[in-house]
Amino acid sequence: MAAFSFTLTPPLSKPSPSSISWTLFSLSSPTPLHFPTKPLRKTLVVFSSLNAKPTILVAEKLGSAGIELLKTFANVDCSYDMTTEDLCAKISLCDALIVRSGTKVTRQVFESSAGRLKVVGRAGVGIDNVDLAAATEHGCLVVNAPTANTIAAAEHGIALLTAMARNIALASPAVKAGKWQRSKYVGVSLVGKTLVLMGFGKVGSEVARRAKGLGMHVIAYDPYAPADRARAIGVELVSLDEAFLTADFLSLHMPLTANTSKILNDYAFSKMKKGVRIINVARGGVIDEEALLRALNSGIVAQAALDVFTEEPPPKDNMLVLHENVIVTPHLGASTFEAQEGVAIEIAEAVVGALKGELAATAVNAPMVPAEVLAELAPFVLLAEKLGRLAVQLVAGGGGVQSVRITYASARGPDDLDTRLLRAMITKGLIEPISSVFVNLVNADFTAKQRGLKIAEERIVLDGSPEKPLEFIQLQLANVESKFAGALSDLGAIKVQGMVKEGLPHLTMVGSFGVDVSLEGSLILCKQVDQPGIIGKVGSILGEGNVNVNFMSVGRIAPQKQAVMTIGVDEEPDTETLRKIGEIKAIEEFVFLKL
Ligand SMILES: NC(=O)c1ccc[n+]([C@@H]2O[C@H](COP(=O)([O-])OP(=O)(O)OC[C@H]3O[C@@H](n4cnc5c(N)ncnc54)[C@H](O)[C@@H]3O)[C@@H](O)[C@H]2O)c1
Ligand SMILES: O=C(O)[C@H](O)COP(=O)(O)O
Repeated sequence: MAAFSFTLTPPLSKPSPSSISWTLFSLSSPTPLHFPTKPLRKTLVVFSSLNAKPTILVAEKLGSAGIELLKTFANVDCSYDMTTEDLCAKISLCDALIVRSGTKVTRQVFESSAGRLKVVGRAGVGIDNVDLAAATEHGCLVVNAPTANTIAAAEHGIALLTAMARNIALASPAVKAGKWQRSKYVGVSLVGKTLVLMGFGKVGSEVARRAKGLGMHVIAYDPYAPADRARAIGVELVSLDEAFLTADFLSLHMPLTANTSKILNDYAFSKMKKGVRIINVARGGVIDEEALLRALNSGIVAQAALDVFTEEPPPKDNMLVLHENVIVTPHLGASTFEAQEGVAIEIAEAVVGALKGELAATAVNAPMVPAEVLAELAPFVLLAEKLGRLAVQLVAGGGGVQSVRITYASARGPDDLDTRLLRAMITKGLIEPISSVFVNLVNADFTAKQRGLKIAEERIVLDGSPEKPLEFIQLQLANVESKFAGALSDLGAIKVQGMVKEGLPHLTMVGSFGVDVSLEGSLILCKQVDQPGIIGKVGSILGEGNVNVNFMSVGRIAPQKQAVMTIGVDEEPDTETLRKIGEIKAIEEFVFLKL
């Protein structure tokens, strides 16, 4: 992030619904708006506060190291065991919320936040308790802590596997109750047995390493896992049917998604060897619990060890929990002292970073843009937003824009340019001036879709230095009328084009006219018949109106023909000044645009 610093400044465009607003990737210029200037050190303003520190609500117990870290940046409200109503009542006072798996962050929570909640931090891996669609629609970033509890979960999986195989959980209370039943609790050996891992991600891989140390034959079903990672650990990736057919032990390590929901069902159990043993430290919902009960009762499944349940805590009369061949723990996979301290620090860093504006590496509902890409694209990010703002203000009528064609010209190959950030900023520029919606990287594509804005992107590969990510960006808005006919291309679309010069965004084309003006402050576009004296007249009128001109440029088709004059101004001219400009005879049309 070397090229960025983060500041707390007021939002650029409109007042926030709360005292704290999120203006993701709005760039502000810390220097006066005079041209020409030296390249600026750009400031990436993501979180801006008009007054106090942000407030972070911690809704479930978090390790103390994480709480301390949060306190260095924000007011921290630790309120545990809240009802949904309590949470909804509090959330409009909070900028970030941190939960574990016990809190359901529903659409109602996002709606109740009235736009203030900007980050949800899930202190753990599974985000199935967070309504991601609702978060995205509300422009709320969701981050998780995906690595710190991996080992704890894997160790718990192995603990359940061995405890189940040797009947530890049943034998221990029996001995304590005075029963010495050695023949009742004869177990099964692990060595040489086939362990199937359903899901071969972080936890699955760590379980594999440990199980191999116990002498087990380990195979995995995971259609998305890289084969070389599996090979490196000595694990064969197999088909779903083969996984079901060959397992002596089957351990679940996949997220709960539409595809994995009830993946262990009657069909799956019907394929398994009689006497198979099941371990679940993933999510309750990946097993059809009624089907498991039937499989236990029929003897297909000899034993099950469950840490997670469809409903948590499970009802007291849950037949699966009460089954004599089932051992259970209360979702303890991540619950070691070490893991909880690690998770707390991991999530605290992610939430604070997100509030400061850093693109969290663990963002769940936003594209991850690596820091080096972000640093390189920074001036183009600003250019993209300004071009969007400019283009939409050239549209006549209040109907907005239905389609935009974005052309990125670059000497780099088409696959070597990540445009998601630029697209988001163009969307922000196009939508924010005509709506009350705040657009950021999280909700840009969603907001565009919701408003029926179709975005087509194309790349032009130019000769030049691939060191520079982009030569120019061009926007074309088709099927709209323009309040400035000079901005229309030959095909009748509003066309604006810009590039970055010395680190600053410049407008270089309006319609068919080549211009050159720094995109700072505000802009007056005039179309006139090219003739001597016009620049002077307009300049004098602006001077009389106390408007400081920072730049002027004229682009003409040919001498004495039509020309477009672009004038960069620091102040907004009053109506009288604008009227006087309009009265200059040679000026055919003009428009004032706020950038
Ligand atoms: N019990 C606990 O306390 C505890 C602790 C940590 C993690 N977990 C859970 O364990 C699970 C795994 O966590 P992780 O950190 O290893 O996640 P991960 O994302 O690293 O790994 C998940 C793996 O599942 C695979 N997968 C996804 N869909 C699949 C499908 N349809 N079929 C087969 N494989 C599929 C993915 O390709 C990935 O490799 C998650 O559900 C997580 O919530 C539970
Ligand atoms: O997904 C996870 O990280 C685990 O299920 C842990 O959840 P917990 O933080 O509620 O223990």
